Amino acid sequence: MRTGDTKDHIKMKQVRKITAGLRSVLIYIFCLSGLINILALTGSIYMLQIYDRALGSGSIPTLLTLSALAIGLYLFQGLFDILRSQLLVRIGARLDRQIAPLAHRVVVDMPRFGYSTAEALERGRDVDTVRAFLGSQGPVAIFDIPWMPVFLVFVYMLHPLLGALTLGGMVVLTLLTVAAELMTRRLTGATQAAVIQRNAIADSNARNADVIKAMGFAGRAVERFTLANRDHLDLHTRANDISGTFGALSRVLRMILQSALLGLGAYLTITGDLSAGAIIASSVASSRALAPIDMAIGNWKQVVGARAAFARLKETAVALATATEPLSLPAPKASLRLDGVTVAAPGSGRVLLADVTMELAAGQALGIIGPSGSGKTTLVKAMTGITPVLRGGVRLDGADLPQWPEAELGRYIGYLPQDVSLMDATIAENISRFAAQTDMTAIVAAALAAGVHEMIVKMPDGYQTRLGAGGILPSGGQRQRIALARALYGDPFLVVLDEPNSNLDNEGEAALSEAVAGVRARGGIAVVIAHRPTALSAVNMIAVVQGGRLTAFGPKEDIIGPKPVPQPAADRPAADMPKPMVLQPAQRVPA
Ligand SMILES: Nc1ncnc2c1ncn2[C@@H]1O[C@H](COP(=O)(O)OP(=O)(O)OP(=O)(O)O)[C@@H](O)[C@H]1O
Repeated sequence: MRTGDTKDHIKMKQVRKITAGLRSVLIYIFCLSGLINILALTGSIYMLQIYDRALGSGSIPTLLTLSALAIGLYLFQGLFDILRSQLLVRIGARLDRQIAPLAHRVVVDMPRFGYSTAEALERGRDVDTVRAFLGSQGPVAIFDIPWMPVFLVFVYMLHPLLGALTLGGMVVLTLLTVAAELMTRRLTGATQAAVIQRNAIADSNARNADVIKAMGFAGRAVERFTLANRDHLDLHTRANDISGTFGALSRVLRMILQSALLGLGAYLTITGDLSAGAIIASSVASSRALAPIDMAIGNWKQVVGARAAFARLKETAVALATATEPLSLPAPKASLRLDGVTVAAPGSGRVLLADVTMELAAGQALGIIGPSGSGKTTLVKAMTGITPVLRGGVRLDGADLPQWPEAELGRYIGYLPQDVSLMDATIAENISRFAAQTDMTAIVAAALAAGVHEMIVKMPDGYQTRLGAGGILPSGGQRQRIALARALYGDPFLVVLDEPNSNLDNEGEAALSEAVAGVRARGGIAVVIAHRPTALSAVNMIAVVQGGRLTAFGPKEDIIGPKPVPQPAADRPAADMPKPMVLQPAQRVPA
């Protein structure tokens, strides 16, 4: 408990670093707002002086002096106003610069924890929301609100009754702001959930464009989107209705108050308690006093949105901050060990993989077999640190994966996922994983190891060929082989391949076997999930996963019998190979 407290404390301190220096700028803006608000009294004082001094004495020079003074003060007010808005825009940009990379990290990480892509992308948009708000009129109103008493005191000094009326108006408008806050707060969460739902459907429709076209259900897909969009629009309309209604109410109240002040001023003038100049002065000052509340109500939806977005971003920053930065460790070269690894589904908490223990030494290659949905991919995702383990640990040379700095660990792991997807970038960038310095020798070595070099050099721009929209769309097999080169780039110690031959031709499969043999020969460890026996030709160890458990683990000959006679093209599933799971008691993994 104490350790947890300390960790949270350290994390909070790290997050505070993001907003460090911001406090002094905000205090500066607050003071600047005070100056702007005091200068905003110019209009009222000018009116007072014109009526009571210039008109009274009929002196043109007094009028001119007063006017010149007023113009000078207005110019200063304008200057400070420009300064304030520029500072706010720059604070927005600074926050964006500091938080956007963190938020994008979360966007990248969230899907691993069971969130949809749309949900993850929404988190990225939070940064835009905060930045856009800081550049709008919302924060100006918020900085002006604390200075409203300046105008109130001014009006009160003109006449206590006028001051009381202005104060009454302020109270009513503040109550309106509170009501707007209470009514929009409930809607904000629901509106965000509806946006995520709608965007998730749009994202899924776009990703399945081919299937939708081929089987002609574009109409139904659009209908599904329209329904989700309708929900979102309904909530949006309700939120806009509330802010629109409160905005109009506050404007009407302000007009009524303005007229009431003029009326009261006229009455007080008739009774001889107020000068004519004071009527205009009080009207101008009270209108300026109420303007920030009016503006805040008008922008309340954005205020609520920006506040919620900032809270989420802070949460994000705390979640990502690491209490202790892992220290650099020597490159692994001896073993991969799994100690009682248990993995649960991120959303439901259902156990997907239970208590897996195994060890592989440098120079070994493991083939993982088992029926569909048995947990093979889950196992390799735990091995590579993609999926966090619920219990147990994955160790490279004895060190648990979280002990490694992430970028460093990434250099020792090569991973080819089941659903290969390449980035919209050049082939060289894809293979080198966007390395800061292009090491063409390493890129070509990885391509050669994956047997894809010849295919790449035949492409229009060779290694500089751009993939993705606007470039080349590689075939399934080409994608798989480029992704294999990416996994082999930099000779990582652990190379994990999830069904690497699902799209490969004979030549590709031969290259794959050679690549696995190459990893073993240079003292690395290879792990291959396979449905087809050809992918297992270069492995020497076999693990059988069934129902989320490791049911067998040992040398290949012991698990799947003697080396199978090479078979012609029609491969049979590895799980169905001769004497597949007839295990000797010694080979069974203890429960
Ligand atoms: N993120 C997740 N959330 C919930 N369930 C999951 C998640 N990932 C995997 N599963 C479930 O865990 C089980 C094992 O999935 P896994 O992908 O590991 O199977 P597999 O053995 O690799 O299957 P295949 O051979 O078909 O690729 C499946 O029932 C799957 O639905």
